[in-house]
Amino acid sequence: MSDTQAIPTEIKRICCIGAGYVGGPTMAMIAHKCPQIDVTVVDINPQRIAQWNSDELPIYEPGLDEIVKEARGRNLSFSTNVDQGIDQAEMVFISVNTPTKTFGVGAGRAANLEYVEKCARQIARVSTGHKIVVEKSTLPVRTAEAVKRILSSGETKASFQVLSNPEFLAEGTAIDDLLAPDRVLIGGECANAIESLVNIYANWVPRERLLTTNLWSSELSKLTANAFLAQRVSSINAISALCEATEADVDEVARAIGTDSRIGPKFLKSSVGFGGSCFQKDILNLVYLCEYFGLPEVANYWEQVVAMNDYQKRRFVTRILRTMFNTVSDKKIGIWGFAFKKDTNDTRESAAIYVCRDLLLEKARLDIYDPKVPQDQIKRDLMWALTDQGAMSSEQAQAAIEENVRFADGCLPSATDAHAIAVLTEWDEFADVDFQAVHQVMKKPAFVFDGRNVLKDMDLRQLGFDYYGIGF
Ligand SMILES: NC(=O)C1=CN([C@@H]2O[C@H](COP(=O)(O)OP(=O)(O)OC[C@H]3O[C@@H](n4cnc5c(N)ncnc54)[C@H](O)[C@@H]3O)[C@@H](O)[C@H]2O)C=CC1
Ligand SMILES: O=C(O)[C@H]1O[C@H](OP(=O)(O)OP(=O)(O)OC[C@H]2O[C@@H](n3ccc(=O)[nH]c3=O)[C@H](O)[C@@H]2O)[C@H](O)[C@@H](O)[C@@H]1O
Repeated sequence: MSDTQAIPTEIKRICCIGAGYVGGPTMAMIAHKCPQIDVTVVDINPQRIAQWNSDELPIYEPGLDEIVKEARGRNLSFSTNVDQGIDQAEMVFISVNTPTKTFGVGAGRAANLEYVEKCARQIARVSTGHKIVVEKSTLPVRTAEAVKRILSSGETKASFQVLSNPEFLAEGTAIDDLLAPDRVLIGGECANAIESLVNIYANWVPRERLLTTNLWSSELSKLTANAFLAQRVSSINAISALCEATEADVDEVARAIGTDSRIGPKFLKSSVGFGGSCFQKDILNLVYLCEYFGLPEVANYWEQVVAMNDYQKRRFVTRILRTMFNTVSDKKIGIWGFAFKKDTNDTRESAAIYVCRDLLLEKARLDIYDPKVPQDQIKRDLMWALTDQGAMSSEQAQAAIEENVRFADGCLPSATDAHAIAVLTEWDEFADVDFQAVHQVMKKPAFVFDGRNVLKDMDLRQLGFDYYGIGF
C-alpha cells in the first residue's frame, strides 16, 4: 500500500481529527513534550474549537489548562479547517467518537463507525504523498482493514500506512496518565511507520513501556482492557449485595482480596455502578463482536458485566425506596454529585442519570449539586433518560424536570429541608462538609445514601443520621 522506504521516522507535523476528551489532552501532551513537532487538532464542531482557543477549555481535567496554555500558539493549534490540517500533516490521528449504534443492525451493541469512516474518506480525498494514519479512537478488532481499503480507494496518488494506537487515559487523571503511562500500545504492519510513532512517545515515555504488536492485537487489547477493568467493578459490586445480606463489609473484603498480589488492590471500589463514555460501550461492542464471530458463550460471559452494573444502579434506588417507607413521592432528596467520577465534568453514562431518573419516576423532588457539571448538561441528560424507551413523552419529561428538579450551589443548600441525601460522585469536597449543620437543616429522620462510601468514616450515625453505604 506504500513505499515503506519513503516513510520518515522523524515526524514534524501531526494532525489530530477530533478535539474531544482524548484528542485534546493527548495532543496537548505531545505538543508539550515535543516542541519540535507542530500539532494541529481539528474538529467539525466550531464551538468546541473556539473553547480550545479560549481561557475556558471545553473539558475540565486537572493540569490540562497549564499544558495547553504553555504549548498553544507555539506548536499546538486548534482549528475547524480539517482539510488543511490533514493536508499539511505527515501523521494523522483519528480520535473521533465511536458511540454505540442506536439504529439498524447491531443497534444497542455494535460501535457506530460512521465518524471514523468519514475521516478515512476525507483523508483519502485530501492527501498527497505519504501519510501515516493512526487509529486513536477505540475500534472493533479488524477496523484497520476497512480503514486501509477506504484509504487505498482514493483517487489521488497518496499512499498510507495504518497504525493502531489506542488510548488508555482515564478521565480526571488524564494528564498524569499521559505523563507516565503504564504502557503505550502501537500496532502496525510497517516497521518504519511503527518507529515513527515510537520516536514521538520516546521523547518522554521509557522505551520498555512502548509495546508494539500486530494491528489486530492492538485493536483487541483496548476493548479487552476496558472489559477487564469494568469486570472487576462489577465483580466487587456483585459481592457488595451479598455483604449487605450477611453483615460482611465490602471494603474489608476488597482489602482482604486486593492484598493478594495476583488480584491487586485497584478497581475494587464498590460503587453505585460504573459510568463513563467507554466501559459499557466497549463491552457491548465486545459482546457484539463475539456474536458476529459465532461465539455466543463468550458474548454471554461479558454481557453479564453490564447486566450486573444495571442491577447495581437499580439496587441503589430500591434501597432508598425501601428505607424511606416505600415512598419518595413529594420528598426532597439532595443529590450530591452528577459526574460519572470525581475530577471531571463528564456525565456520559453516569450512574447519577439513572438514579435521578428512577427517583423522578417515583415523583421525588431533587436538588442537585455538582461542583463541575453545568446545569444545562444535567437537564439534557435527564430529558434523555426520562424519554428513553418511552418512559415519558417529551412534554411530560419537560414538566417533571421543571417541577421537580432544582439546582443548589453547595452541599448545605442541597440538603436544606431534604428527607435524604444521595451521594453519587466521590468529590473530595463532600468529606469537608459540616455534617452537624447538614443534620440541622434536614428533615428527620435524616437519611444519607452514600453511593461511593466516601462518608463512611465520618461517624454520621453518631451525629444522628440514618446512614447507608454500599456493601455494608
Ligand atoms: N473519553 C475517554 O476518556 C476515552 C475515550 N477513548 C476513545 O477515544 C475516542 C474519542 O473519545 P472522546 O474524545 O471521549 O470523544 P468526544 O466525543 O469527546 O470527541 C470526539 C470529537 O470528534 C469530533 N468529530 C466527529 N467526527 C468528526 C469528523 N468527521 N471530523 C472532525 N471531527 C469530528 C466531534 O465533533 C468531537 O468533538 C472514542 O473512540 C473513545 O472510545 C479512549 C480512551 C479514553
Ligand atoms: O477507554 C476509556 O474511555 C477509558 O475508560 C476508563 O477510564 P474512565 O472511564 O475515564 O474512568 P475510570 O477511572 O476507569 O472509571 C470508570 C467508572 O468506574 C467507576 N469505578 C472505577 C473504579 C472502581 O474501583 N470502582 C468504580 O466504581 C468510576 O467511578 C467510573 O464511574 C479506563 O480506566 C481507561 O483506561 C480507558 O482509557
